[in-house]
Amino acid sequence: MTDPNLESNVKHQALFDAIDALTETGKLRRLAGAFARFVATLGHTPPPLLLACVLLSELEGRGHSCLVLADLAGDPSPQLGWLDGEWASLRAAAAKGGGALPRNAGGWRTALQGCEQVWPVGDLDFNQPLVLDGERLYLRRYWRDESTVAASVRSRALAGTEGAQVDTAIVRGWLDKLFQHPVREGGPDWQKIACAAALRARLAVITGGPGTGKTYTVARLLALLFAMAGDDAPALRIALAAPTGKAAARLKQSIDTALDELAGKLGDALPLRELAARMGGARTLHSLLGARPDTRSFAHHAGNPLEVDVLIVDEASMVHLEMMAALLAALPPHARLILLGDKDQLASVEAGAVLGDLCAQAESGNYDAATCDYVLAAAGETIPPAFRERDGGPLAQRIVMLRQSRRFGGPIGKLALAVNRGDADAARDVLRGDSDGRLRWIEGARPGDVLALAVGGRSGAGAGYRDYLERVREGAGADYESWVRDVLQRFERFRLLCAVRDGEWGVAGLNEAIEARLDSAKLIRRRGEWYVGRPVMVTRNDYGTGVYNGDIGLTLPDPQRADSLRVWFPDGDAVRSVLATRLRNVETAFAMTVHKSQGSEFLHTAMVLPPQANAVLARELVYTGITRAREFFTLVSPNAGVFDQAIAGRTQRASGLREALGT
Ligand SMILES: Nc1ncnc2c1ncn2[C@@H]1O[C@H](COP(=O)(O)OP(=O)(O)OP(=O)(O)O)[C@@H](O)[C@H]1O
Repeated sequence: MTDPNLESNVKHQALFDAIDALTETGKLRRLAGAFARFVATLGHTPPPLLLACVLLSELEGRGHSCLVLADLAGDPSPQLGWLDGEWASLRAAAAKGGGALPRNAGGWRTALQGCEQVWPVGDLDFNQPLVLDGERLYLRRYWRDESTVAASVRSRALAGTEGAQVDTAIVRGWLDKLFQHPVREGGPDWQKIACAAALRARLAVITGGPGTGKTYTVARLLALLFAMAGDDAPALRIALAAPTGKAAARLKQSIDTALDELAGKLGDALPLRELAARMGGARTLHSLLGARPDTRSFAHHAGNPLEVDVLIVDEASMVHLEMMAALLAALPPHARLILLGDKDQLASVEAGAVLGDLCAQAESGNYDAATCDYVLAAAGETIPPAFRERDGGPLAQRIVMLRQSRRFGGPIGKLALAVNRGDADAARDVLRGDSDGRLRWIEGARPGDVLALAVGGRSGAGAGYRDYLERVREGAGADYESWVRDVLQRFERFRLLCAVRDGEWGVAGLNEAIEARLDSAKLIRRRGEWYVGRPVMVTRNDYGTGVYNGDIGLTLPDPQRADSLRVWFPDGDAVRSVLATRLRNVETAFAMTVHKSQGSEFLHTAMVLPPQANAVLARELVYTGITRAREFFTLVSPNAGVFDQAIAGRTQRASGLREALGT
């Protein structure tokens, strides 16, 4: 008898060879081929299924939560950055093993739904690893997560929608007290509307660009919730969280400042300081949910829910699908979830684009008549006709976009807006036309330009890394900790962001080149991996040392032992340190990716584009890079055309959430 596995291996040889060839050239990740081989061990595997598995796995590695079958029928090359017939070579190899491939999405569905490794939703479920839902193919895990998020968002958006449950006259009284600043550019006060809308359901999404007042608004929403809770206010359990430690610390700091200012204004009307003091700190989502080392599961889940009544999550654009599913599952049904974030920023590194999917219609509002009436009664605000829609759907009623930036009015704000609109002409005009030095574009840059910028900064925008390194060289003096704080603060003033990881213009090449330049300028003395002044970014959560993916620290001499080095991390207003040699998963962080910079802002941000356009280089990435700059932004591009190409492209992540939520 012939071994069926052997037989199918022979049949698949051409396809596996083509997969291996693309893996060797870096066009496919290794896991894509390994996954296809694994699926082939589970039963009869026609070549179309193998091809679909390779593409599904590759797309998952690039942040997509599913594979849209139309992409199999068409050409997925643009989203993969493939230019040289890679897709055609895979198709040809698959066809060799089993005849013609389906021509359209329907044909692909028919081909896949008969496979024993695939569960077509609605059929008998045998826990197959792949799930076919309509015209989308999923890894089961992502399908489950997406279903959890969709079901939970729908029920939260619907829960407590009755305007009658809220005494609008009382709400109006409080909102008038809480929002006394006039609106700047006409139009309704969206901040006030956001607070009113958030009272009505178990879910509220407040989105907006940098400085549009998300934190300002949520501080007022907290005050409103306390006020509406009356005597029960002290018992209200409020939790603050964010995807990274840095973002959590920033959230806590901004909320504390906003609440403190508000408490002064409200006086005896509400004991806001006392109530706020009960809130506790902000935590990372990992820590809030009770992450366990080396597992994907959390201590909190549907069977052991979080003990909260209100959960505020900042930087929600960074929350990936799996984390959002875990969070929603662990949140008790009665609790309110308030998501804050900028829908236009890059999505999470991991698969999913949950905030983007939730906010797909946020620009147009789509408020129904009931919402408009409620907002008028509770906030005294009239929603303009352009934002009304008779059948806006329940989720649209829970989402408010803040539209005026208080911090980003200048050239950086103008540039960010032009990029967001995809208007390359306007963006170029802003970049070239800025006369007060906030913006600078180094066009046709050579590597030496980046190094000069990294070491010395640019005139009017502060010294680059030289500044903190000179402070390091001065030494600690009597007060070691305040020296560490000062060094860390100086380091935070400038950052070099890269669009890509590899190559001369990527993170790896630039870190190496900057180190060499700083060494020759005698600002650092490289001695092996660890040296005084080395900035590092943590690349994996490490529960033993208490450092988490994305944390950034600086290597400084150990005050206790002259021959050893410690890495110092900011920790709210304080600092903490870990022995350098105990940190296993770190990389040098003079240059970092735009992705990893999310949730941070620097006085001067310089963004380096590569010489050629590629699949990751898209509008969201450029926008995210620009909005990391507080005061000064420098764009470095060896090839000016790449900027235009980047703005023209959008990263649309495949997911079924929009359809499931009707957004
Ligand atoms: N309605 C308002 N009236 C007066 N000042 C405001 C108003 N809204 C926001 N601000 C101020 O504008 C600044 C930016 O607001 P805030 O930090 O809340 O924005 P954000 O959207 O949370 O920003 P980020 O994206 O950086 O998190 C703050 O100094 C805040 O006090």
